[in-house]
Amino acid sequence: MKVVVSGGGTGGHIYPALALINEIKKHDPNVEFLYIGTEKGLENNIVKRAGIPFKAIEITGFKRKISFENVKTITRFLRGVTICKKYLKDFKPDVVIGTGGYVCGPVVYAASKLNIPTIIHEQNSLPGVTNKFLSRYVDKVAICFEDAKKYFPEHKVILTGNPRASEVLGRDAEKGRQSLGLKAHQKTVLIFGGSRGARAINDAVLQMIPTLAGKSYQVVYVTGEVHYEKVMEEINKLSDSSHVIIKPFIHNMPEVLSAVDLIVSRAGATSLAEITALGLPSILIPSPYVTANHQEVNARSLSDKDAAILLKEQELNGNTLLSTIDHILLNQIKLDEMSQASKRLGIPDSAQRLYKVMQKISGK
Ligand SMILES: CC(=O)N[C@H]1[C@@H](OP(=O)(O)OP(=O)(O)OC[C@H]2O[C@@H](n3ccc(=O)[nH]c3=O)[C@H](O)[C@@H]2O)O[C@H](CO)[C@@H](O)[C@@H]1O
Repeated sequence: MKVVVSGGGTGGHIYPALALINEIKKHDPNVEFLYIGTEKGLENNIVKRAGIPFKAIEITGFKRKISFENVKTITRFLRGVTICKKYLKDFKPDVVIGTGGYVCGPVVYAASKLNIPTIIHEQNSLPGVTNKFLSRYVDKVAICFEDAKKYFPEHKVILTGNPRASEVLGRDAEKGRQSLGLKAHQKTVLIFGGSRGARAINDAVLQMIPTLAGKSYQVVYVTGEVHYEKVMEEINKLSDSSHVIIKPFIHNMPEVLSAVDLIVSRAGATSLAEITALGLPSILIPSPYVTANHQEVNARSLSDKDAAILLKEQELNGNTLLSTIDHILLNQIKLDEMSQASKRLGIPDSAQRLYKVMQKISGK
């Protein structure tokens, strides 16, 4: 069997695609894959690192307001469709799967025009523009939240959850600890700002670092690749930061997540799928800069059920962040309650569910 996968821009679209690829490989190690992404997106690094054959196309997203940029975007889209048709005719896939981001547009559209079975996977409860557009052409729309159903043709929709949820389960926590130099007998909080990092979270953490010295828990702080140098300049001005483990990006997130007790992060849907699969408590700071404020909707799906505490970016600073972390991490009952609430929201067999959909529509 041959499978084309496309999804990109940010980790939230890429890791579900890779998780599905890993699930397919478990069932059939002989499947051939081709990943179509962009050179500028994180996929260019993450997918190549995973050793999956990768081809790039050039594409940009539509602006919601009418603008000249959109004319250029349409031209790039049409050029992208022509290039993708060529890639698809050469590779001859049995099925094409898009996991979101602009790049999926021409890939999945071209596949549907060539009558190749197609699926899109929507991670969020409020779908992205590309997936809404593609839903008219594809065979199946796999979703992660019931709320997303109303935006798509009803007969195509199937609730699978996010395959990344399955991928983080059963991982070796000790390996995760060793990779970061963490102690086994101390509680750990992991702080990151989604796959690209977040300036507001970085600012709050920088304020908080001096007050973390002497705490009974360990702190792992991920700045995001693009922010790393700037953050380190600030860190170097502090008298001591040796009590915090600082990284630009974590490439072994499934193992690391298995080794931590509390998450502080944005509210990207893929991170939330991982957090709930593992039953981790979290402090969620939704990005206010995303379409239709969809991260706040994501975050509320956890905070409404007491699985997470929602901290709005306007309320975020070193003090509020520290007191919220202390409130959870220094209180075992609170930790246990949030952990159980989080676990109840997880869909641990998501990868298997999505794999079954793929098998069914490809007939393989
Ligand atoms: C700004 C923006 O548009 N963000 C969107 C993007 O977020 P973003 O790409 O930040 O996505 P998520 O937070 O959902 O997922 C991040 C992924 O990157 C991984 N990770 C993160 C940091 C790190 O150091 N190492 C690592 O491996 C996480 O484990 C996770 O698998 O896609 C999500 C899923 O469609 C959306 O809900 C978000 O709104």
